[in-house]
Amino acid sequence: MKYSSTRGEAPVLEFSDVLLQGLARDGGLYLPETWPQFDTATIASFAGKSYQDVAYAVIRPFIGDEIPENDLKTMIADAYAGFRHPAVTPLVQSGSNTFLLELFHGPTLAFKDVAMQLLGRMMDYVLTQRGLRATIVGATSGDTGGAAIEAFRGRERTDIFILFPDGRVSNVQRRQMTTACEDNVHALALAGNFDDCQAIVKGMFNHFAFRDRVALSGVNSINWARILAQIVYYFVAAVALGAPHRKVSFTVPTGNFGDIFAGYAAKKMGLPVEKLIVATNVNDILARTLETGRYEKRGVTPTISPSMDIQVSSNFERLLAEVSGRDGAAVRRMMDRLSQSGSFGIEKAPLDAMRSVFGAGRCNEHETAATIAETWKEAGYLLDPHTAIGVHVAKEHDDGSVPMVVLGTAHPAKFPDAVEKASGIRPELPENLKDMMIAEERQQVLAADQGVVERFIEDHARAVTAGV
Ligand SMILES: Cc1ncc(COP(=O)(O)O)c(C=O)c1O
Ligand SMILES: N[C@@H](CCOP(=O)(O)O)C(=O)O
Repeated sequence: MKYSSTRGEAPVLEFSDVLLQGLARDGGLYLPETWPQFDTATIASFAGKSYQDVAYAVIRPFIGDEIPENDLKTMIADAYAGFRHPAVTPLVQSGSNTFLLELFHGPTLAFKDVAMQLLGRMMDYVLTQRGLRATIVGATSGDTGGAAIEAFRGRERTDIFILFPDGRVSNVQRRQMTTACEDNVHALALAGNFDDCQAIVKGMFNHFAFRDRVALSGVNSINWARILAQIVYYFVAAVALGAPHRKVSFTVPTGNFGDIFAGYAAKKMGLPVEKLIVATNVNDILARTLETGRYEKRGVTPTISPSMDIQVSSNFERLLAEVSGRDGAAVRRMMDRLSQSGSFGIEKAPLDAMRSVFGAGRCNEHETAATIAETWKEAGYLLDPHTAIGVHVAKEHDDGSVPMVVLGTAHPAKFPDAVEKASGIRPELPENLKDMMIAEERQQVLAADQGVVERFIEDHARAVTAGV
């Protein structure tokens, strides 16, 4: 499989290079040049298969023969061996027509683990094959950071630097990043918001001298392998509900648009997805864009769903490339307008194409808390604030015609204060994570300044000397 950039000016690459690259060198994001196609019989054959077997079938065509079958199967098996549920991503019925897809049974209690546990293994595999080291950077609004650190801690070939907005993540999220004691882990608390952190990460990728000197790699969903691993659970859930013989809709708590883009990829591969519903908190740039056709940045408002406090939504660029017929120049123009003036308009044809697949809705703070309280009272099920946003928005979009699956993106115990305030119930962390709440913390507080972050990384990354 070949991959090209959304902006059309970076080299076309194969999977392993895309895996190590992160952002494309023209500032764009890599996309597979074609979507593998699964016919009805193939999708039907997933029924009754294990998560791991479906994962292999879905992921294989994107990798081609770059990783031998047995090696890929072993990495998939290892990645999910530590999940606390045998189904990996179990589906729970929550109403006559609605289902919750629990994606939080991995080591850090967030959906990010599903991809990150595999990504860590794949990167290590490719780096070992090539005899290289890499410097991993990532920006987090809370969950990506913990999941990435868990996946890369102690790995010999990588140093990992995670940028997070100081004071804007939950205590559990912060401790998942700051209590890892391995020397290759660096949690960097920046005085800014998530968008500032993400802009610095992208800035470092666009600073080629620095990027090449430290062998920079990325673990945000700018990395195609993150999206790839997330496509799997759309197939697993839909097949459990009758696909390919029945259509299914998904509502996805959304920030950086990575998780829902994986659903779009599944649809492009042949999964009968009726609608993909974007669920946002009050930081609703995506909902506004679908309504008005104008992508317009506003300030970020801190909420009780901090992982979705995002205004510049990375993967939306991948969708723009899709609906623009992979016209790299058109995507570049829109992205240039965004960085120059903070907004851009989407033309009618691409906007109509988006609207034919995606719906959207938003949920404010009061509605989030009320949804947590109601769901606890009525069903005895404790939602985390992000999943609650999905449940609220799904109700507005569910017309009963096809099953509606809400993606359960985090465990409530990651946000105990918000959940307790809403429901009166304080969710407990799983036993093996309790020690983390009293462990010593280690973090570096830095200015939200690319130069400052780059200097810190140059001083601490072992890959600066290039190669092992
Ligand atoms: C708990 C939770 N829900 C939802 C999201 C939004 O996912 P995405 O950024 O892929 O849209 C995130 C962050 O990414 C998250 O951590
Ligand atoms: N919500 C995310 C933000 C980063 O998103 P990513 O999917 O691009 O890594 C987080 O929790 O960090």
